[in-house]
Amino acid sequence: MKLAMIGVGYVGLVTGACFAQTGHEVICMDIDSKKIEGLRKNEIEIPIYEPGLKDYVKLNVAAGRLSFTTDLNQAVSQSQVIFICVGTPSREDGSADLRYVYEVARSVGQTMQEYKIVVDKSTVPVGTAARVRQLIAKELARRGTNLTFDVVSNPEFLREGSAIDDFMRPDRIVVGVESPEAERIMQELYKPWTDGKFELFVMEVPSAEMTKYAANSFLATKISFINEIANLCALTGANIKSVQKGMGSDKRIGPHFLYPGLGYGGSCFPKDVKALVYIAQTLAYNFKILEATEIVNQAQRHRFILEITRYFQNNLEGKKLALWGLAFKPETDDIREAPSLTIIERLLEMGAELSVHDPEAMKEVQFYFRKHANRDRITYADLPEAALPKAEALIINTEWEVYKNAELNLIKSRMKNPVVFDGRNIYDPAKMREMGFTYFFVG
Ligand SMILES: NC(=O)C1=CN([C@@H]2O[C@H](COP(=O)(O)OP(=O)(O)OC[C@H]3O[C@@H](n4cnc5c(N)ncnc54)[C@H](O)[C@@H]3O)[C@@H](O)[C@H]2O)C=CC1
Ligand SMILES: O=C(O)[C@H]1O[C@H](OP(=O)(O)OP(=O)(O)OC[C@H]2O[C@@H](n3ccc(=O)[nH]c3=O)[C@H](O)[C@@H]2O)[C@H](O)[C@@H](O)[C@@H]1O
Repeated sequence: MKLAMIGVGYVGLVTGACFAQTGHEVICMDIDSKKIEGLRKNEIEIPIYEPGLKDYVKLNVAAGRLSFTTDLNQAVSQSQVIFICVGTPSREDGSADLRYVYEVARSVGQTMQEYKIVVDKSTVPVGTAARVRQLIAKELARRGTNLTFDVVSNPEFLREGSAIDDFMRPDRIVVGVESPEAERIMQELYKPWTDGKFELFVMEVPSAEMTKYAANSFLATKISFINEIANLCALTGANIKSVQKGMGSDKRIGPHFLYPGLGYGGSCFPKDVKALVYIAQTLAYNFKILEATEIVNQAQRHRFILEITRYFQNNLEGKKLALWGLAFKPETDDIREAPSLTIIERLLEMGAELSVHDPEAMKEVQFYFRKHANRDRITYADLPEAALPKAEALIINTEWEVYKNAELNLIKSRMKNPVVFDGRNIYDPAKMREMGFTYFFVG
């Protein structure tokens, strides 16, 4: 089938490349001409770090199944199904900013010349598909045409860092439709998946829209819950790793998303939790659990900072600290809402000198702090061990494999003081203490 991805961010690019990989013909459109230029170069420039993505893009561009443009008209006219994949960031009040989605809807209404299926792939509140329908219809009426179209909700559940695998081998595919024709076309689109026994759930449009928020909010709540249990473990003397195992082996609970740490970050959980809380508020419904999820999430990184400052008796002036991990999670260069940023800001404010390392997100952090008054007190180490000399403590924010596998003796020998604040529980506390480390972890 012929498909258009409007918005070539994380979702547009990954889903576009994966649909092309299964034989569909995909055109990806973005208003960011620099991004599109990079993707059209001979030596393709992929705007995000995602394992396996470059190969998929290269292969499918070479096969003529994947192309890139800034021309919306071209993308719409060439495609039967148009995916809206633009961002839906948080506004000040927590609501989802839908202006990019609506802009695309209007443009589609202004350009389409025959029946189209317009799919909301972006994460959007219940009622957005209905609004998209209205906006397209209004543009068609203005043009004096009576073309027909369908609006479908097909939320995306991929995770950054394992996006290709998540998309190609999904736990489920959710599709909200309002006509048998739209259902038929969506079934055909996902045939390569349903033939491979992945399940496609067809439901009402509002239910599909709600499923996405419900899933992300539940996972975020699971993380806040285990963080609270970890904090209680620290107070009671229970061992969080044992508790995690004991809880997670109950099939009804499951072992996933039970890792305590610095709280969730990224471009999705924080914004989607806020958006669902906001939606509830507008309906005069007080979503107490979810409000607490967010409060606990913020508190978690501040607890960690407090532990560091308490250790240094509130005096960080001139203290040299090493920081490992800047991205909001491993296998990505994304630093949106990363706990590391809050931690760095606070430590700088208290006068510390930081030597930081991340396998992928250094450029992003350098850019983020480019105008910060204390940016000169951050140095960027090209290797994890290069951040350690003279450090009075090592702070771990992201659980990259390279840190998990680090030679502990080497860490100890390079640092001024063998003190580790581990925000992701990547080492064994007993072993660390046996080796002479002062070791703080979550739990
Ligand atoms: N990042 C992720 O892992 C996931 C994101 N989502 C959801 O998917 C949506 C997109 O997220 P990301 O890909 O991370 O966004 P992003 O912010 O990385 O990319 C959005 C892209 O849309 C482009 N754009 C904006 N207005 C446009 C317009 N009028 N026409 C064409 N292009 C336009 C921007 O230039 C940008 O390249 C969001 O709603 C997000 O919540 C869903 C699942 C996973
Ligand atoms: O809507 C989205 O955009 C996506 O949001 C999340 O994906 P993502 O944000 O890429 O990353 P996750 O792997 O879910 O991690 C999110 C945050 O939770 C944290 N986390 C995760 C798991 C855990 O046990 N503990 C924990 O603290 C991670 O460190 C990270 O900061 C969801 O997992 C995806 O299903 C969804 O499609």
